[in-house]
Amino acid sequence: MTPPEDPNRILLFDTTLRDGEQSPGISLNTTEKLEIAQQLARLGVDVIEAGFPIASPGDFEAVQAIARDVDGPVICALARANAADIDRAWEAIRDSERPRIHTFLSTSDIHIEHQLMSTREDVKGLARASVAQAKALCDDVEYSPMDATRSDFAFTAEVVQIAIDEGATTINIPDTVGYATPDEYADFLTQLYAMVPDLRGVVLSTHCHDDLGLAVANSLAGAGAGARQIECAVNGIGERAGNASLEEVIMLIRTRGDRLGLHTNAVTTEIARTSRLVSRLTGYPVQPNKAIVGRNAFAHESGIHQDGVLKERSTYEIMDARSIGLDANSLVLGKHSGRAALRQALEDLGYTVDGATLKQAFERFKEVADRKKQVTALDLEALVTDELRADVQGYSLEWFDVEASTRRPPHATVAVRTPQDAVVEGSFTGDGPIDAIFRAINSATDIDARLREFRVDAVTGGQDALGEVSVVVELGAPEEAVKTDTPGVLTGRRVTGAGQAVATDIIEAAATAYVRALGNAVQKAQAAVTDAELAQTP
Ligand SMILES: CC(=O)SCCNC(=O)CCNC(=O)[C@H](O)C(C)(C)COP(=O)(O)OP(=O)(O)OC[C@H]1O[C@@H](n2cnc3c(N)ncnc32)[C@H](O)[C@@H]1OP(=O)(O)O
Ligand SMILES: CC(C)C(=O)C(=O)O
Ligand SMILES: [Mg+2]
Repeated sequence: MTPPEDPNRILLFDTTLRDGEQSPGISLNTTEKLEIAQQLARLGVDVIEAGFPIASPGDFEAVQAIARDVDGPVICALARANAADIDRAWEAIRDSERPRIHTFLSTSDIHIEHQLMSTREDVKGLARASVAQAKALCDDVEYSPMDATRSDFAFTAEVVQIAIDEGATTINIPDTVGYATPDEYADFLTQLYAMVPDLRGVVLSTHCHDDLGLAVANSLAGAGAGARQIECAVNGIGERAGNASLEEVIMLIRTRGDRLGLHTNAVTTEIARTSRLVSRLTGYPVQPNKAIVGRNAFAHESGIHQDGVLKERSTYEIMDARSIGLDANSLVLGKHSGRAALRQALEDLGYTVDGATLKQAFERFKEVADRKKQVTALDLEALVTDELRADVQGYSLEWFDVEASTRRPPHATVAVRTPQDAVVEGSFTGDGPIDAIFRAINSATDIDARLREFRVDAVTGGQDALGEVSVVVELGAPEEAVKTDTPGVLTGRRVTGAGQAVATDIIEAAATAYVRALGNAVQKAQAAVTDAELAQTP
């Protein structure tokens, strides 16, 4: 990609599906990644970093599906600076109309000595070879000197020059460990421009982590120094404390366009929906006071503020909630609504459903409408994303019985359908109804999963709100290999799986979420076994 013709345009590079997915406990399957990628395209991001194809067969498949199906943005795949990674990345994205290979290698001495156990000379050689290899495959190549902000400046400049000489079209300067301060980061970029004049012919990019809470501030400082691509992730998810938050970057540039003189091509009214979709599919909640997309971001609690807003909104509001897509849809459906209204409502939300999918969604909707007075747009969105998950899981909950009492220990019996289409049953007497049901699922499936995280949220307000449950389970033990009769569940290495579910009954949502988490963990364990077997093949 050449620098945008408009010198004030900031390119948005979204890494939710790559760096974002590196957050502990997040594991998205191909269908979920595709759904997020389609939504990112609707939001108008310029580049989607779809994944790290060498990391696993699942990651490869998801990147390939996105490259084939998502039109509009550049589709980018990550690769370490080695031939196998770059070939695999290219294989995954080659069918995209606008593919990009992103290759990286650390320039800091800390990384070179202690992680790569290499030398600066080797790093230069690998940078040269990897960009040359990527360029021979793909015209659009991004290069990142990882841990740049803790690197020797002159050495980083040398590496950047090499990458440009070999044909890199974007140079990204990662603040990998979130260590830089805004003035320091801006200085780094300014000096780089001075030392590597060829940088003016490519796009300079920021990739800032939030370890000290400065990711967005550093990205903005980078843009001030001339960077025209900002790497970020929805809801700020990512490695450790996360990446610069996409929605904050977009709304900062829009709201303070007067001062910054910059703009993006984002369709801001898609922000709220994108944030909810990512939160729901990753199981990562958005903190209530999170800028832009937290549920309190546009809420006024105190009397003086309410008084001001009632008189004139601008007294206490710098952004209009509608500009990020809140309250855009005041749709209310009830138990008397029909299929046509449901289809229209779903289309308004950006989901095209017909045939069997509409039938299924309609049945689910009627079940919920029978229990809830009104089904709002948020409820519908939660139900549709839930259906999406249901399609792709290997295990599913058939039924459960649970007895809860203050006089007897709670007892649960469950039936679970396995990927082999058998229905297996199990019972357990636990410490509480949820504990009993989770352990009954373990007993039914003969999988010794341990609960790592459990969270219940209400989708909307009110007594009859839909409950949304997120669960993370762990399989395997570090000290001993675990083997069960379930094909592939053999691992000496711990794997986690996340699952979410939505229902009016939170025990049902919890049981469904647990079964889904278990299914995801088993899939990951199977992939780990396959990888290990492949590695052992001579
Ligand atoms: C800052 C970032 O976000 S970088 C991206 C981080 N993302 C991820 O790591 C997620 C996906 N990763 C994975 O699935 C695995 O780490 C894999 C499949 C990529 C590699 O797995 P393994 O082969 O088992 O290696 P492992 O993860 O243990 O170690 C990483 C290896 O890559 C090397 N390495 C690290 N960065 C680079 C690089 N940019 N270029 C080349 N080699 C690199 C390390 O030195 C180490 O090599 P060694 O095994 O010879 O010591
Ligand atoms: C791969 C690189 C760009 C990265 O994620 C980082 O350095 O944080
Ligand atoms: Mg990163």
